[in-house]
Amino acid sequence: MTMNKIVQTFMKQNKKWMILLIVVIGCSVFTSLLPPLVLERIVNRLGNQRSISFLLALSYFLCIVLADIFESLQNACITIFGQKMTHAIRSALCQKLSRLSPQYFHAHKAGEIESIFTNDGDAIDVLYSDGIVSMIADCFKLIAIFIVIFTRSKGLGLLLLVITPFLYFFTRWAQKKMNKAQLANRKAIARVNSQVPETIRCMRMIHGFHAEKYMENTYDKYIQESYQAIDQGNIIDSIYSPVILITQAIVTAIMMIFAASGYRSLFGLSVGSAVAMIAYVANIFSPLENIGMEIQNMQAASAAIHHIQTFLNETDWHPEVNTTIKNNDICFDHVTFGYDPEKPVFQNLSFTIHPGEHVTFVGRTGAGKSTIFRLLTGLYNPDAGHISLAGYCPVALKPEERRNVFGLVEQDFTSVPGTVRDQITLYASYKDEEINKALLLLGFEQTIENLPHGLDTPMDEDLFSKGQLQLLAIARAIVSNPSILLLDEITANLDAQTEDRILSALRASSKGRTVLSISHRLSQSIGPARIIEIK
Ligand SMILES: Nc1ncnc2c1ncn2[C@@H]1O[C@H](COP(=O)(O)OP(=O)(O)OP(=O)(O)O)[C@@H](O)[C@H]1O
Repeated sequence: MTMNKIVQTFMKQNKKWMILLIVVIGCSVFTSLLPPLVLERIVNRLGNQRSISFLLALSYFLCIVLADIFESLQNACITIFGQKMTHAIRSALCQKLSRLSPQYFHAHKAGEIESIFTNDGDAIDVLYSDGIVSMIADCFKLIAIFIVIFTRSKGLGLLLLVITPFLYFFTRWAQKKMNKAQLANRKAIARVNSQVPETIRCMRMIHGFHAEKYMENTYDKYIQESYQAIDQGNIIDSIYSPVILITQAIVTAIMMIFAASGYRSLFGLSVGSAVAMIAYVANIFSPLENIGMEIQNMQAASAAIHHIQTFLNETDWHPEVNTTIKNNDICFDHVTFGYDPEKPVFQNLSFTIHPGEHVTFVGRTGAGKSTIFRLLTGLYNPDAGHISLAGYCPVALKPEERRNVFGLVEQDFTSVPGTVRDQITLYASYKDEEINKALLLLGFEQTIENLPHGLDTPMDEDLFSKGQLQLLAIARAIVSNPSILLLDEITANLDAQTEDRILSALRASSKGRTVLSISHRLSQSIGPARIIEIK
């Protein structure tokens, strides 16, 4: 899938929207030309000592209202179009994300991937809402104004043709300077923003080591940088507007002087036309300024397009379903695997675990114990050999099957947004009886009942001790009543007393299940277990 393909598919699926957008832009360009033309008629009539009808005055008013309505409609349509397009691109990115291999997530930092969805996604939104489409609309507006000016006064048209490029480059110069200042300001603000939570987090240490002055100076520096950047922006702003207004006045003056000095073939205008031309000249500056911004947005989006395209070009993960073992054993059959295939973590590893067995993997750090769990849970495919998890090929396990087959408890508890119940169910619809059964088995039901709203208490890690968080993790693993429990050094971060409590809770919840645990210390074992040493 390429960006072009996504855009083409979007356009095909949103034909009506595209037509509406074109019609609204056309109407907006057309109606923006009307008020000066009606004004021209009114002034000409007044100049010729003729009265103006109420209808003519009303039509001037209506033209202004109509032009504003269509301009608002155009902006709304462009914004919605941009958001719809961004939605289509973000959806394609999400679909791609779900097709990527686990290796991709190891090779790329979380922030890097996140930035494709957030920053690059936003740049695409700006590209379509404040870039391409708006630029087309502004170009049409500019061309239409030029055509009307040329029909009324060739001289003024030529004059504007000569000065427009200068105005454009001046506008671009001012915009670049403004942007540079804004960027510097944003950077300084971002530094302050990231410093605030850090300061709060380290407040005790700052006071403890009397580092207040240092922190104050750091804030001072960033705020000063922000202030200087804003100042630079203000200077450019204060130059830009007067230059544009003066240019407008000079153009009007030149037009008047030439018209009055007898260059009638080029500048000859009725009074009404002169008034209309002044209005049109004023209208040229706004689309010109917009086009500069829009070009800038498009340039900024080109890097985002490149990032998104690179992401979309990543190879999809099609894990090979390669198990031939159909019994309920957990089986590693001559498995070779390495995160980098050139550097295998283990080679030809074989073992069989029968249903109901308790096995502890031991071995030196880095031997590959956690890697075995990653292979068993289907996060990776072996480079060679076969893996069977109670008759299933782990990588082929369907999402809805996973929790029924195995429950995984890791060293640290990872909370999810929501209530305490959500920590256990992970948003799946387990009944209260199932949740309570798991809690009862762990002797954890009283703690949960004592919470302000029981299971429906909003989750806050401060509600629980480290050991209690691990009990929550075990409840999460066993609520689906899986036949296999995978325990990855679950008591590694706990003191001896808490460890005992967790181990006894585990003993209760392991009955009737196959339990595979990873342990550095045999004392962490939940009971008599077969030891498999990974070398
Ligand atoms: N995502 C990864 N990408 C690349 N290499 C990795 C990755 N995860 C682990 N490794 C490497 O694979 C080897 C095995 O790691 P693993 O975590 O399985 O060992 P372990 O036996 O569980 O170690 P420990 O007892 O310290 O937790 C190590 O050399 C480790 O550096």
